[in-house]
Amino acid sequence: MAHGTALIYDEEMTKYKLLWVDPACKIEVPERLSVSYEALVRNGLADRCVSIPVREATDAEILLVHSDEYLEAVKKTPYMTLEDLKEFTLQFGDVYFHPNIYRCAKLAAGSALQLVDSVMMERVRNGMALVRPPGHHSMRSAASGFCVFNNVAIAARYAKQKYGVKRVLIVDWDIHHGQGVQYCFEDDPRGVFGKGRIIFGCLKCNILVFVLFIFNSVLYFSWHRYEHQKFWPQLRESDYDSVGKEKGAGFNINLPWNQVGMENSDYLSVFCHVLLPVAYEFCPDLVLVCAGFDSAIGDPEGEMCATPDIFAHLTHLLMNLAGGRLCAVLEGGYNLTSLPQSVCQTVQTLLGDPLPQLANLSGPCRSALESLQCLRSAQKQYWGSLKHTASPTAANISTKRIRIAEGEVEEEEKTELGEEEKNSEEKVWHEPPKRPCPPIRAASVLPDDVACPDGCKRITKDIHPLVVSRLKDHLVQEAEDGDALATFSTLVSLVQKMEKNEVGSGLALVGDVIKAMMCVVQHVSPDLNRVLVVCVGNGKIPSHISRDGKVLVLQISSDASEEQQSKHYISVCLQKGCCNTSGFMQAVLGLLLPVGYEYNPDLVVLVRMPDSGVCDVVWKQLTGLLQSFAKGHTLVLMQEKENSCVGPTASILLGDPAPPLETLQAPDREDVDAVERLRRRLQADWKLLQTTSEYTS
Ligand SMILES: CC(O)(O)NCCCCNCCCN
Ligand SMILES: [Zn+2]
Repeated sequence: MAHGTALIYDEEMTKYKLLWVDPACKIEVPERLSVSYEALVRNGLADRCVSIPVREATDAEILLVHSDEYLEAVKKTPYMTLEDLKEFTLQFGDVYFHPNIYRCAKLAAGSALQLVDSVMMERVRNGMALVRPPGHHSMRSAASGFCVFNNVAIAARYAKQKYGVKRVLIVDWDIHHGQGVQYCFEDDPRGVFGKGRIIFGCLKCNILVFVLFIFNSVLYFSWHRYEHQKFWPQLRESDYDSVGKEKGAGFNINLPWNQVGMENSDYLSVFCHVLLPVAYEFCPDLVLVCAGFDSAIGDPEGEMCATPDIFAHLTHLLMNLAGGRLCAVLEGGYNLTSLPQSVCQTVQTLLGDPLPQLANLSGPCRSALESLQCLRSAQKQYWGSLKHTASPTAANISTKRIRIAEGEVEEEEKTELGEEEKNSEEKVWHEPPKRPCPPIRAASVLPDDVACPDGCKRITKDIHPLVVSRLKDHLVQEAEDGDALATFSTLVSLVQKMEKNEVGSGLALVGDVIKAMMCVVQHVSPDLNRVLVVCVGNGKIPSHISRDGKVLVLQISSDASEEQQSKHYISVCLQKGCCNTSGFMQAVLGLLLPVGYEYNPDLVVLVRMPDSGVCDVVWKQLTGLLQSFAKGHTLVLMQEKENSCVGPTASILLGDPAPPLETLQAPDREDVDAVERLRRRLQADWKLLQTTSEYTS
């Protein structure tokens, strides 16, 4: 298991700048890079990383993406006069050249390759490259949007060629559409068989099982400010209906933001309802991130309202893919306050620090829902997890681009205001909270004869008279059982240690997981506002514990709970319970994550019911994903005889990435229907469950 986070930066890449007047390019300044690196140093993050040196990309590596004539032309720029440079620049859009930009562009691309090498050779687990010039707009024979060479596209090709990586996921959270990446891979031959789509018609059960044999492919996901094609680069092919061509269909995913002001809720709902389900189904071997931070609040380009701490969560949600192999490469980001804050949030998560809680999330706004629904329906034929998406009726989808194209709506002027006209009200936001690592990362409460996993700290059982007396009131029959009492009171004191951040998370083997959970829930201190209880497997959970909203119970099992569902008592009944991986993951990504984010608990109790049937990798994925909540304060309760689960659970609580699931097959129809029905019913209470706009008031 690889450990460590690479950081690649060299001040040489600050040594070029705009040499003439050009309002479109003046925001791309050297300070973007220096303030980001200085913030990492100031916050003590740089020296926690493995410093990897930069190198220049070779011609051969650059030619993986770019044409020979383009490379030869760029090679001439170091020797050009100012006038020649201006002349040369005119053939491209929104980009500038400088005598030193060719060298910096080679270093930027080379940095991305150094990052891929470090991760693929397992010198580190993941990493970030702070580079200039950015890359995702540059095309085979053209510079564009401050970009000269397409750093991430070159890195993807390089990874496939040098390491035989079959499936690369590129996530582009920059606020601009990386059209250069889309062009590069949309007609990418998908390996020998292309994306072989073998359809087994199972006449007996009359269900077509789409089994995607996915070979050698690059899946590109990008969200971007679009405003119905009014925002730069104003391309028709940036819209949600560009899904990739022929064999590449389904491998290009565009989420257009048709309004500014998008918030954390909008970003998370796109991750939960589109990107993550597809990414798990795709099952990449490597994740590359076009890490642009102009999608953060305060940025003059994006004009969005998502706060820097959102990048801690976006990074974490991707870290459970590809066995944690994640390479983040800087793209845009022009606000010199939110950029460094966002970079620090990203690197801190790569280092495995606890995540910040995201406060007052609500649902996605109407415009985001429209984009979400259009995208899901455009992609549903390619992805099993989206197969049962409701198709947008004309009524509730006002894709204004179409109406403009059809002349229904008069052409509006370009939305992009000049720098001076930009709404002058300065955005303000809180500095992201500190994310201190607790002295004990993971603690365990185990029977004496069960070894405590490495890295875990065993909490010896002790009986707190105060706790015991209160326990006795509730658990009469245990009163006589000294051992149970000792266990329960030790669990309560463990949770108290979590509240004080002395302990990160805990795991326990107990005689009766439900009783243990009840005891913990009833004895958390009053200043723990909300407890999320996730129960995996069959078994009766007393519903009265969730009455006052202080506790939210979400159970995934195979027995339909006759219990009245309520806002705080959600039981997901899956055909095969926890055995069917894709059904289970569908419930986790499409239900548990959105509800958990909106509920925003201070403690998570994960209960593995006896004979849950959940398999190890899924259990580890779930445990990893639950670290998103409550600053990572998760208490895992398992039945005494399940000793074999202690090690795997502990490794996740200690920050190891969950191993990748296999490429997921489409979930069973019943399971998708069950999750969809439940989602529809609960979205009135939990707005983050919405995926269609007809429900918004
Ligand atoms: C890497 C990147 O995606 O951030 N490049 C953004 C290029 C923006 C071009 N238009 C600028 C107009 C100025 N108002
Ligand atoms: Zn950008």
